[in-house]
Amino acid sequence: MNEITLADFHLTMQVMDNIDVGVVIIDKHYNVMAWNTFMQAYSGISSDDIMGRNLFDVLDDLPEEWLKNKIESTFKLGMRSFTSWEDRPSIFNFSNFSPISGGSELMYQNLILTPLKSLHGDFSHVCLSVTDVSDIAKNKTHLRESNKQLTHLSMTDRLTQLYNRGHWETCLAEEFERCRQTQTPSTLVMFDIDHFKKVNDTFGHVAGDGVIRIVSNVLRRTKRQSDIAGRYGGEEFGVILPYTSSDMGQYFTERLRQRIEQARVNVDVRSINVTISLGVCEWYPELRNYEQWLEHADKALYISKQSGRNQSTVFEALVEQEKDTA
Ligand SMILES: Nc1nc2c(ncn2[C@@H]2O[C@H](COP(=O)(O)OP(=O)(O)OP(=O)(O)O)[C@@H](O)[C@H]2O)c(=O)[nH]1
Repeated sequence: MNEITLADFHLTMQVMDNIDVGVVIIDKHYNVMAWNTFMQAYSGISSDDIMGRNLFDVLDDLPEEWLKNKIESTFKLGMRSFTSWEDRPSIFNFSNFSPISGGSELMYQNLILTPLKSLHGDFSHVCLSVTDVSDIAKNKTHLRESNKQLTHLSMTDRLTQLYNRGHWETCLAEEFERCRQTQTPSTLVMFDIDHFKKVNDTFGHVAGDGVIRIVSNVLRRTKRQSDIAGRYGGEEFGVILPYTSSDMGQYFTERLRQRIEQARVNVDVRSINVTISLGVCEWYPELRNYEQWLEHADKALYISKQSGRNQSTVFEALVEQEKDTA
């Protein structure tokens, strides 16, 4: 019987030392009772130097409070528990050699805590199994990063880095719903560069693109962080001013109009300056949908163009005007 037990133990030890998982067994006082080859290789600590000693005394860079809590609850509940690299990238401060980067990098780890029973049937030890999941973690992180970039690209206009029309319209639809539900107005501003065709015809499309970029930069600098700006079409832009009345919105439109009028785009030795015409429409409860909101702002923009350009028109004022002339 003794011989069989010894043979079993011999086999078990061989398995433990050859699996690609770190195995640590500790007792209730955190004293190390097993420390396999994986742990020795990555920690640089031999089993002779750690066996029988308190785990936290030997490895002082462990997340002590957190890990002790985990171990305690494993003893208390008598159940296995698992922690993922996504909650805590690594527990043991190990590096692993990366064949891709050619250097050593942080080892991402999953950890399983298993309660172990003594011959008397009580939970006397806990086994920590450490799995190296660096490859999975790196792939997943890379995939997440790529998805983030793709999402950004799908929402962004390439020339101006403002929102593109599709995403900006989605924001407008959401803002419309928010106004409807809370009955608090926001203001929509549509604006368009004046005589832009002439800029293209005179200076060429590259210079025209430069003008669009400068206008976008001025817009970015002039709007508030919470305002939502997008490139609606070629040289037409839309800005949503949340929680803003059209009266307040006019401080923004006037500042924007003046700044764009003063901005210069240098093409060779010549400098181009452009103006913009704006249409403003504050949300009001009778609006049927966001498309109508857009239509009204566009209508106001059209009046600005008709009235000589380089100016703003507020849709409310337009309604009053129409009433007066009726
Ligand atoms: N360079 C450049 N030009 C563009 C772009 N998108 C649209 N355009 C040009 O913008 C011009 C718009 O011309 P129109 O719609 O006639 O308007 P406008 O000349 O600005 O005249 P008003 O709006 O009435 O003041 C056209 O010549 C388009 O080719 C772009 O991305 N880059």
